[in-house]
This record gives sequence, structure tokens and C-alpha cells, in this order.
Amino acid sequence: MDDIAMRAPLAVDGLSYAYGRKRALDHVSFSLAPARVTALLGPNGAGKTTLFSLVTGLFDSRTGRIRIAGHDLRRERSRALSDLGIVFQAQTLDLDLTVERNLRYFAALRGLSEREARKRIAALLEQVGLTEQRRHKVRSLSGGQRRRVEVARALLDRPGLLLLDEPSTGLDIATRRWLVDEVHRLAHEDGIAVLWATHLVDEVRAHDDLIVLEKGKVVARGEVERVVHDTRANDLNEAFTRLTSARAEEHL
Ligand SMILES: Nc1ncnc2c1ncn2[C@@H]1O[C@H](COP(=O)(O)OP(=O)(O)OP(=O)(O)O)[C@@H](O)[C@H]1O
Repeated sequence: MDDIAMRAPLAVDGLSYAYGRKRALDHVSFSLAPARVTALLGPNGAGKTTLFSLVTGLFDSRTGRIRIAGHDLRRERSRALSDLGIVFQAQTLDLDLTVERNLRYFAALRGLSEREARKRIAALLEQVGLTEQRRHKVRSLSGGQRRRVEVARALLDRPGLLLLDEPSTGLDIATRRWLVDEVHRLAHEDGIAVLWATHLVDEVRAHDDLIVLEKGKVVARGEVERVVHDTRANDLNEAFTRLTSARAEEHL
């Protein structure tokens, strides 16, 4: 790992993971730059969720290394995780609590003071357009509104790194568009490094960074335009098909 990667918002080096004999990640290495959106693109089963489980400390691997903002996840776990915000693929809010209560519990878990939490929650609810719904039970919100609450929750503790695991699954078009715009704004204006796992090519923008994962391996990495160019494709859709189906053929 070089010096820049050592201090990157996220640096993954030689990471492997297996479920029993099933290898899910195979020597994965990459680092993220601050203030950039990096799309982690891979077909179903490529290993995206496994990678997220390792980066969030849910799983542990003896093979390879993860550093968040320069802190080794294994040796300085709480410092490393304190810089991380995450939106999971599955819905993780308490449905019987109000929007505000959900956020306050999380703020307390993260060690925010009452005063700081109140200020931060008000600002974030404004930002995600849910001030009016703050006293509503989450159960009464639409899927899109729930996702907005989860984005607000991920940002409560001002993370330098934001992970989103297929966050647009099941969302309406307007919320999907909002999410893609909001995530880019957070990166470009607030300097957050974003890792966005998806299998939907249309959520990726030309100037984003890209990591293509296929069968647990990184098969392409770099700015989207560069990957498209290097694959001799006309667009990302074609590049993605080539990168992933070429691999599939190799395995036949
Ligand atoms: N608990 C498990 N036990 C055994 N194999 C698993 C388990 N979880 C995942 N796998 C396998 O590991 C590989 C990677 O799965 P993973 O869920 O990380 O991929 P993914 O890219 O997130 O896919 P998806 O887009 O479908 O969520 C797949 O082959 C999957 O079948």
C-alpha cells in the first residue's frame, strides 16, 4: 500500500473472503479518493455485499487489510468505523418509532451530545426534505421517504466515507433520481468519499470512478470514461457486458 492509499478515506488491500469452500472475494485491492463518487458495479453474486460486510466490520477476514481514513479496521476498529456512514440494502429503521426517534437513538449510539444531535437532525431532515414528517412513525412513510431517513442517519456523525449498498432497490424513479443527485452533491460539496454498490449502469455518471467486480475479483478500475475507452466499448453498458461476459466465458 503506498502513502496516498494509507491515508485514503478507504483503502482495501489484498482482501479475500470465503463462505466455507465458496470463494466470494479474491485478492481485492483498491482505494477511494475524497470528494468522489465511486460506483462498485457487479452482477448479482459478484461479491458487493460481502465486501460491504467486511468494510463495516460485520465479517472479519484474515486475508488482506482494510483502512478507513488511515485507521486499520482490525487494530483500531472503533476509530476506523467512526468515520463511516452506511445505507444498507435492506431496510433497517424501527418502523414503530418516529423519524426523529430513530435518528436520536442512532445519534446516542454514535456518542453525539443531546444538543448536537438535535441540531444535526433538524438540519439533515431539512436536507432530505422530511421536516414535516419528523413526528410520523416510519411505518406510515413511503419506501422513498424511508430511504431518505436512512441517508440522513448515515450522515449524522459527519462521515468522511459513505457506503451505499444497492440503495435504489425498490424505489420510485423520483427518489432514485434524488438519491443519485444527492450523493453526488455530498461528494462534490461536502468532500465525502462515496462507494455506491449497484448493478444498474444508468446510476453511474461519466465522471465517477468505477470498480467492476466479477466473481469476487476486480476486473476493471478507474474513471468511467477511461474504463469505457480501455474496453473499446461505446458506453458503460457495453463495457460492463464485455467485462463481465468475457469473464463468464473464461470460466466455461
Ligand atoms: N451466507 C452465504 N453462504 C454461502 N455463500 C454465500 C453467502 N452469502 C453470499 N454467498 C455467495 O458469495 C458470492 C458473493 O455474494 P454477495 O452477496 O457478496 O454478492 P453481491 O454482488 O452482493 O450480489 P447481489 O447483487 O445479488 O446482492 C455469491 O456467489 C453468493 O452466492
